Amino acid sequence: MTRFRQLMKFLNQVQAQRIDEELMSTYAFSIDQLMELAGLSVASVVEYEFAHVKESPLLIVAGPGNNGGDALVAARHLKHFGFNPEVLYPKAPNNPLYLRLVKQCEDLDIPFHSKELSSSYIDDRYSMILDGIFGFSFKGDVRAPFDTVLNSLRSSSKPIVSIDIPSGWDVENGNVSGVGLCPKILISLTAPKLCARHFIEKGNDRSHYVGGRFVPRALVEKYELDTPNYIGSSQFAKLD
Ligand SMILES: NC(=O)C1=CN([C@@H]2O[C@H](COP(=O)(O)OP(=O)(O)OC[C@H]3O[C@@H](n4cnc5c(N)ncnc54)[C@H](O)[C@@H]3O)[C@@H](O)[C@H]2O)[C@@H](O)CC1
Ligand SMILES: [K+]
Repeated sequence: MTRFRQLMKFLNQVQAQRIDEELMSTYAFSIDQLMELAGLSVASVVEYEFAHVKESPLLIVAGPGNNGGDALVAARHLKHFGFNPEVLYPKAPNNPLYLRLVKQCEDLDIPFHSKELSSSYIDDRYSMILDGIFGFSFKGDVRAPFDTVLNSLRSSSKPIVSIDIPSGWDVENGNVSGVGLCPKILISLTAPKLCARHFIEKGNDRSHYVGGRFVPRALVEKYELDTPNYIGSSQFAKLD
C-alpha cells in the first residue's frame, strides 16, 4: 500500500452535493453504481485495517440516507471478505434502493438490529464500529432516534471508522455541537470535506483514506480536486 501526500483540497457542503448531482446527470452514473463503488472502497479499507479481528462481529450502523446505503453495501462486501458484520438500522426508509440492499444483506444471513444498542453491549460483542449514519447532507441538531444512537456509540471504547463524515459533525466546521463521534479512521469519498481538516488536526493515531474511485477527469478539473493516484486495482488511498 502506497501512502499519498496529504490532499489540500477540501469541499464545502454545496460543492459535495453538486459533484454528486453532476455525476448522476452530466456523467450518467446511477446512484446504485456510485454507492456500490463507494461501499466497496469502504469495505476494502476495513479489510486492510481490521483483517486481524475478522472472526469477531463488527457493528455497521446505517443511517437514513445514502451514507447509510454505502454502509449496507460495505456490509455485503465485508461478509464476502470473510467478516462477521451485523447492521444497526434504526430508521429503515421505505425506498426501493435501500430495500434491495437490505434484502441482499439478509440473503447473506447478516443480522439486523433496529433498536439502539447499549455501549456495554457494543463493547462486549463487537471489535469495531463502521459509522454510516450521516454524510455530506447532515444539517442542524441531531434528531431522534439518532441522538441516543450517537450517545451509545460515543460511550463505547471500540474503534470507529466513519464513512465520508464523522456522524454528528457539521460538514464544514467539525464537531461544533460536541455530540459527534470521534473516529480513529475517516474514509472521505471522492474528496475530503472541510470538516476533515479538524479530523487531521487530532493527530497521529488517526488514519485518513480517500475512496470512491469513479470521478471523471473533467469533474476533477472543474472542481480542482486533488484525487490520489490509486495504485493498481486499489479502491482506496491512504493519506499522509
Ligand atoms: N458523490 C459521492 O462521493 C457519493 C456519495 N455517496 C454517499 O452519499 C452521502 C450523502 O448522502 P445523502 O445526500 O443521502 O445524505 P446523508 O446520508 O448525509 O443524510 C441524509 C439523511 O439524514 C437525515 N438528516 C439530515 N440531518 C439530520 C439531523 N440533523 N438529524 C437527523 N437526521 C438528519 C436526512 O433527513 C436524510 O434522511 C455521502 O456522504 C456519501 O456517503 C455515495 O452513496 C455515492 C457517491
Ligand atoms: K458517517
